[in-house]
Amino acid sequence: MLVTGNDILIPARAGKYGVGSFNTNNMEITQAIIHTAEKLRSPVMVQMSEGAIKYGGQDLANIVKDIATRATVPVALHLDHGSSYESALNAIRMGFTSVMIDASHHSFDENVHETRRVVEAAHAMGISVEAELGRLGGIEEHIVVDEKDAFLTDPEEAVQFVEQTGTDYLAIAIGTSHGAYKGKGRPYIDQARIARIGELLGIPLVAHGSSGVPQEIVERFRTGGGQIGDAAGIADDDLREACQHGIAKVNVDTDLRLASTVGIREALMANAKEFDPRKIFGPARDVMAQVIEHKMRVLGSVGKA
Ligand SMILES: O=C(CO)COP(=O)(O)O
Ligand SMILES: O=C[C@H](O)COP(=O)(O)O
Ligand SMILES: [Zn+2]
Ligand SMILES: [Zn+2]
Repeated sequence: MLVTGNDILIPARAGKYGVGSFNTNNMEITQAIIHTAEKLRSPVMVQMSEGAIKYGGQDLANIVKDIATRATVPVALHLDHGSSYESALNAIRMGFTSVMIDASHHSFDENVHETRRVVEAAHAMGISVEAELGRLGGIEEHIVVDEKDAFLTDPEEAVQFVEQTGTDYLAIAIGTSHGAYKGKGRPYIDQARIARIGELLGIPLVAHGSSGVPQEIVERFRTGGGQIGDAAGIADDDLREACQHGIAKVNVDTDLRLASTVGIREALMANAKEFDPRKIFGPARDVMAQVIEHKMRVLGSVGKA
């Protein structure tokens, strides 16, 4: 069933588990996400960025909504990193049930102002809202406190921000970053900061940049002829711990990009004569489903639907 973000994330926060919010850009990705959620009886969020909307538009949104509506588990369709009021409202008009307004690169006051406008409009239509405070980016463990404070989310500021905006859930900067290169070895996550924010705020918290970049997938990518440097993602144990402290929505895109490319590369390498798209995109869908299943088990959302 198609539900709002709050319908999925409030129980997740209360139950101390995380729900994957996976980016989609086509039918196969959407099927891998929702069908894996059904197989595992897990709630799930499917998110489209502004880039995904530009690429797939209403066609793709309708595919997501249709599969979600027929699904036997709760699914939300979420706008990832909406950059303006207009963008958020456009997504709502397209049928999204959850929207992010990301004004985190503006001043605190400007972020509050922009977020509040979106919250007022979205709530009038029964749609839930994610906002962001802080700057996403990898940090080194030994970095001095002042430097961390410069861009990671300040707990007291987070409280003021939520009071002033009424946002339903909040993306916080805790050391994660987007993409396949999150730092050397095991990227540092500021668990104490998550715990402090989780104590002060009862709403669901959101972790962007949460791909695990599994080394097995990275190796298969290389074996299939792909080129990739020192790729590293968020360790499974770090995500498990973050969910204990209040993270309820866990954003994953990079892992699906890698997994789908691995499936395609392996299918083409295995049979150079192949040109049936189902024999190429089908394996991509299968590898994505495996990565999604692993993530849902790590987050603890299995069996919660
Ligand atoms: O945060 C994300 C989308 O908003 C995706 O993060 P990854 O790049 O770690 O998959
Ligand atoms: O946070 C960004 C997501 O990974 C989406 O990326 P995109 O804007 O290229 O679709
Ligand atoms: Zn942002
Ligand atoms: Zn993000």
